Amino acid sequence: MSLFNELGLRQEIVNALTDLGYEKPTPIQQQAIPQIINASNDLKAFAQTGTGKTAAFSLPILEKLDLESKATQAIILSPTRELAIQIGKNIEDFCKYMKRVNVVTVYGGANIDEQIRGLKRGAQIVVGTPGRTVDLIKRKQLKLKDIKWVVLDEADEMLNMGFKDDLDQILEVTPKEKQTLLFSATFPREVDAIAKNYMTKPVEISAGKKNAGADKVSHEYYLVSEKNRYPTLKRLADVNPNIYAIVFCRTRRETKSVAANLIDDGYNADALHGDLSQAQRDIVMEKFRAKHLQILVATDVAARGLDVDDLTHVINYKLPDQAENYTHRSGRTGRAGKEGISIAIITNREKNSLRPIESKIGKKFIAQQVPGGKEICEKQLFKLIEKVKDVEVNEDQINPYLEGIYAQLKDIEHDELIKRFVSIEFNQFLSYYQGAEDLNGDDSRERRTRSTDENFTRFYINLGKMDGLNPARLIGLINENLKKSDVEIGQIEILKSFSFFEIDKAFAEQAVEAFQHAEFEGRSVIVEVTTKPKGGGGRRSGKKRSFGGGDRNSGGGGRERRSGGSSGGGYKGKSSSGGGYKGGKKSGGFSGGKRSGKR
Ligand SMILES: Nc1ncnc2c1ncn2[C@@H]1O[C@H](COP(=O)(O)OP(=O)(O)OP(=O)(O)O)[C@@H](O)[C@H]1O
Repeated sequence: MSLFNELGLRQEIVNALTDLGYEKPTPIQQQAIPQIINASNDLKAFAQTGTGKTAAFSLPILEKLDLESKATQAIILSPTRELAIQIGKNIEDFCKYMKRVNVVTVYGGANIDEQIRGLKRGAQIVVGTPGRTVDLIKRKQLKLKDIKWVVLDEADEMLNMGFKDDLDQILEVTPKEKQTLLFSATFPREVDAIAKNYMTKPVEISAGKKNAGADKVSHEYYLVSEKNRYPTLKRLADVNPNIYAIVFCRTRRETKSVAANLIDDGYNADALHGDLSQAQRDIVMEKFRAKHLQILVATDVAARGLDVDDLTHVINYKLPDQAENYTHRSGRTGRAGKEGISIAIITNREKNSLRPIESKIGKKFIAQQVPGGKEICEKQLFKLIEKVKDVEVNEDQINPYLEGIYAQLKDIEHDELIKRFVSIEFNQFLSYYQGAEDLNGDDSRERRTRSTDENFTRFYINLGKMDGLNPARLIGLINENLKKSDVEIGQIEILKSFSFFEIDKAFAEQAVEAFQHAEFEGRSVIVEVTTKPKGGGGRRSGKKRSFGGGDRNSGGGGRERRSGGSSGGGYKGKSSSGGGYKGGKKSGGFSGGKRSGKR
């Protein structure tokens, strides 16, 4: 008898788990599964990233599902399409030996009719993003009157993305008698608020330390100057020829630009962010999961909760505003007990952001040195040798040429021959990194006086730490009031009694308008355009600008609010097949392509 049987799961489920290689329940599964099976209390469950929370809530639901009924009994809400799809697939895997279970996943940006057809067939379990779920409820295609379980996965992120109204609408049409399950890896204040709002006397369980990162992830940082941030990223990719990583950026704009640069520079990279259509996002994810892409450059929202096997690195191109998000980012690696490395590329100015993260994850960042040319060339050389050792020789294809080839090479000694073959690929690397400068350390004095990024308008807001404002709540406030899905948020500076934030200047006028009657926890909010430069702290300059000014910028972008929303636009840069040779499907690493730009 398996340990999963002992938790009260039927044999069909246990068999499916065995197929998936799940031998024993993880700690959160051990606690949550019997709790959900045996009691009807609401549940708040915390466990580190990558410890199997999806199975922890899905398995007991599958166990208790009324298979005689076709009514929707469980609704699982998640912030992004990718995550909803992943959860839906996981549940299908778990119930593959159970008859009469239908799981339907609903999310924006995809054909609604197909989803409606799925619902009509009778879906006992629906996994959805909030926007599309509301849409289907309004169309009377999704009926939640028989709901027994509501699962809020990554609930804090749903609120941060401005889904509060949608969540309210969804929960309103569910029966009073139901079990609400909230699963999270972090414990920001928002999660507490959700529990208060949506749950009745929840039982709380936690496995491991709240907010803690995955156990087997090591955390490293590279201190460099701003101008060396991107070259550092390239060196990290070059020194790890088998890299399979997610690079996190803070904005869509940055995500697009880093991905475009990597592609131009010959790496197997692409971008994942909310400006892409659903189809584009699917293609990128498919290529990444199949390891045809080695580097996925993503925003926090797009990559929240993604479970990709065997990532070697998570790279924080810029650290997130909120320490909690770092936990979610680094948790993409080191999953299911495996090891992983989470890297932060930081400047002097960002060094202070490490401490709050360290206290959240309960671990120290280790300072690392950006590798020099010699180290990179050595790694690449041995990667090349490995490739030579592993290459499959297609005898039939090559045989007809061999005689001629041998004839041409007959005067070259064996040792010399090896050197020459290796050099064909390696020379490019050697010459690229010859005399490459040391990128370590940030001695730039560019900080503090830098003026605001010309694409953003900077605002003063009369709320600060004292009012309970933090970056996530500020972003939520902006999204809530702007009621706009495509607004890019730049730098945020939360001070004691007031704060500053930047948003895409194309939306400056709307923002001023939108905040005129805004409130925050019963306080009226004052938002004004300010010309004060970044990083100074102190009082605002007082120089008010007449609203409505500023250049129009059609750039769009910004923080994803809605998983189903923005389908247009998107990254249309060169396809990942452009720029240099990228080796075979699973080859990994730099494979002799061009290297351009700063080394
Ligand atoms: N009991 C188990 N034994 C082996 N592998 C497991 C077990 N439970 C889950 N896994 C695997 O562990 C990985 C992480 O699981 P899952 O995605 O549910 O994590 P999570 O806790 O939801 O993470 P996050 O907080 O990052 O969203 C998945 O690949 C899953 O298949």
